[in-house]
Amino acid sequence: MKPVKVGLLGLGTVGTGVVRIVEAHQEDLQGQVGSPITIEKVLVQNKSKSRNISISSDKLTEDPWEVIRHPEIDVIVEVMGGIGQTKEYILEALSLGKHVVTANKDLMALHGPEILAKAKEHSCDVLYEASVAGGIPIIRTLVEGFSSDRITKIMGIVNGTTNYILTKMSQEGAAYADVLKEAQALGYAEADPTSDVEGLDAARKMTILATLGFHTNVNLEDVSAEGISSVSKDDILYAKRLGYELKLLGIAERQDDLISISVQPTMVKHSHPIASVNGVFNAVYVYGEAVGETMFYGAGAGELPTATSIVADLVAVVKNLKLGVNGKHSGIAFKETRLKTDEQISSKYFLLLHVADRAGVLARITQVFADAEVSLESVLQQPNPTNPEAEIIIITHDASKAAIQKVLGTFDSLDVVHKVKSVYRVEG
Ligand SMILES: NC(=O)C1=CN([C@@H]2O[C@H](COP(=O)(O)OP(=O)(O)OC[C@H]3O[C@@H](n4cnc5c(N)ncnc54)[C@H](OP(=O)(O)O)[C@@H]3O)[C@@H](O)[C@H]2O)C=CC1
Ligand SMILES: N[C@@H](CC=O)C(=O)O
Repeated sequence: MKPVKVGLLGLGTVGTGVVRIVEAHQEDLQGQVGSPITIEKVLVQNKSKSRNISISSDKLTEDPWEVIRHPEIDVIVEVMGGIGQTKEYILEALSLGKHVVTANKDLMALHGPEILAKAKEHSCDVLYEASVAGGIPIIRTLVEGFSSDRITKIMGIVNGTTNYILTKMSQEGAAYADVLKEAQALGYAEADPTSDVEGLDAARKMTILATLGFHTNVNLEDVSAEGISSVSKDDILYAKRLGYELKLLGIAERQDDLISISVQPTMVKHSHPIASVNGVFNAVYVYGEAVGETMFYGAGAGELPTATSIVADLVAVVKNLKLGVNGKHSGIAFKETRLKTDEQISSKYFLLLHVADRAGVLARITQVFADAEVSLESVLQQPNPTNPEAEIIIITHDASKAAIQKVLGTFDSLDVVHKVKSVYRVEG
């Protein structure tokens, strides 16, 4: 049995997990695919760095071409991250007929169509299960499990770092900056964690999920993204008091052939299963017209969960090799994206306002909503504990994004509204 030889680009958090799983599960892997799987060469930035895995130093190289152009390597596993140079390596590997497995959502969200086209041209597989939601097999689920259905909503906690931060802030009152450092130390965060906390990582993942779920060619620019860096402990406490959890949600919706995709901190009703997804865990809720509600849950980041998805992709590549069916990508989009306008995007909203504490203020504020044709579900007024003013908390019924923007525009020039403290989308 000729071994299937793998070239690994990167031996950080995920790369280390891949080596561990390939070694620890070798017998089971071999049993499934009929050949041993061996890691032949590993690209790192710095060969002399101390590592928490023992690997023969002959296998390590700082020269990418020694891995990519290695004549005996069949599959390249890319877990180094980055976009420009990494894309060059992957395209070169494909043009040499090597299959590619990657965890790189940045690359797949930005250059997925080009990479998949190159793969098809050379009858190669490019599999990227680990790029979304770590250990949850959500890509395979969308592409294969739901191929018979028409998906109309994909909603998920798809970033482990931010869910870890929000959970610690909510459950332990921890400070944002401290928890971010913890998430970095645990290997959850990106090399530059700005992409986690500003919602870009989640936006990239939603680009991939919406492309696969709706079969449309979604671009990263089609996703409106807002992160958690301005979420305060107060916001989290208010959410809790009103029966909600504050979560960074990616939401992709389709109505007829119009879609909307966004990432934003969202108030999720406690009764919704996604509200109880905590720590580094991710969950993806998928609604299909035939199947109804489904939800997939698991670790969204970290060494072994992410490596599980990578090695599962490796197994898929080797099975395809045996069957001679590599390069048959069923996840390629075949429809153009038609985005909803702000008038067509609709949800409930939470608003926290600091207002003047005097007679008639509430009436003036509710009139602003009435003028924008936004109907209100609940209104709560109370003294502001820190200022001689009042706080008004409003939850709307479903309203268009455009109508809420109109309300906020009017508040800018309304003397009784001192500050719009927070505005969040509400789900559940
Ligand atoms: N961490 C996670 O939980 C998850 C990560 N991902 C994705 O997986 C990929 C890897 O993430 P992660 O393992 O956390 O990253 P790390 O930063 O832990 O590891 C990166 C590895 O790649 C090597 N490397 C980086 N740049 C270069 C370069 N230019 N040339 C040679 N080697 C290079 C580094 O070498 P050296 O060791 O010498 O520094 C290191 O071994 C990223 O795309 C990330 O987005 C996806 C899902 C979850
Ligand atoms: N930084 C990412 C890692 C996995 O994709 C996250 O926190 O989810």
